[in-house]
Amino acid sequence: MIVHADARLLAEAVAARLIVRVLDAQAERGSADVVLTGGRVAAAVYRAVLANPARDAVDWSRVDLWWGDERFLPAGDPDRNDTQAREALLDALPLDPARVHPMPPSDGPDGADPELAAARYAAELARSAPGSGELPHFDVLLLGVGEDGHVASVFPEHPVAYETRPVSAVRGSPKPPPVRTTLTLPAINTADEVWLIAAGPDKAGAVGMALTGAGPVQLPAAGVHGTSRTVWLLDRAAAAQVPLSSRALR
Ligand SMILES: O=C(O)[C@H](O)[C@@H](O)[C@H](O)[C@H](O)COP(=O)(O)O
Repeated sequence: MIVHADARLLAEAVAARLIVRVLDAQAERGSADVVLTGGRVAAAVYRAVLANPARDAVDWSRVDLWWGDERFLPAGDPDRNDTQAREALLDALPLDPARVHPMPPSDGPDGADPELAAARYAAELARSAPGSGELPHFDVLLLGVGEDGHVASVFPEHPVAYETRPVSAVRGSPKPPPVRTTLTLPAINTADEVWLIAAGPDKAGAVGMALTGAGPVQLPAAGVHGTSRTVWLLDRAAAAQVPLSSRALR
């Protein structure tokens, strides 16, 4: 767990770390697969990547971008996670459009059926999977953390927290909008590195519980981990309820 003094420094440091992670993945594998998230902290990270001159060291045409979850709204809706990422960063990068993989919108080929949209995204993921696998090799998967301990659109005590397919529709989300699509906990947990990013005092309770033994259905943030690394990236306010003993171990 890494604690920064405030939310601005957190965003800057995560942006720098993300640029280096993409460079390392490209050096190892020739390309990089990054899973993006939504929310305010993520948007601040995306803006900080844009402002960081080291971003030009990355060959952005060899980066695949995926999303951990999406608000099931029409394409271009300002509340969609992909719209926010495009505005904050992606529109300014020389990406290969074929490697940008947003979750389907509610006015897409399947219309307003989130189950079909989830199945379509699962098929797109499988097309990029090695061998007969279901998912690409995710080098790094970013997650914001909700005040209630949700990650992506996996909400506490919601049926989606038990889902075993890689992608799920979500109905009745406690956070608006009510209909979403999301990677599930088992899919998230295939990533090489999972980074949980949280800022502000409203997150302190969820972060403290996640790091001190909460269960994954009660608190989905407690149920995610990377196959190589799980990194909690926090500002001081979000880390305030993590006991010192747990900090040293993470
Ligand atoms: O679709 C969403 O609503 C987001 O993906 C959500 O999961 C977000 O990441 C967290 O709620 C943290 O958001 P903040 O950083 O804005 O608190």
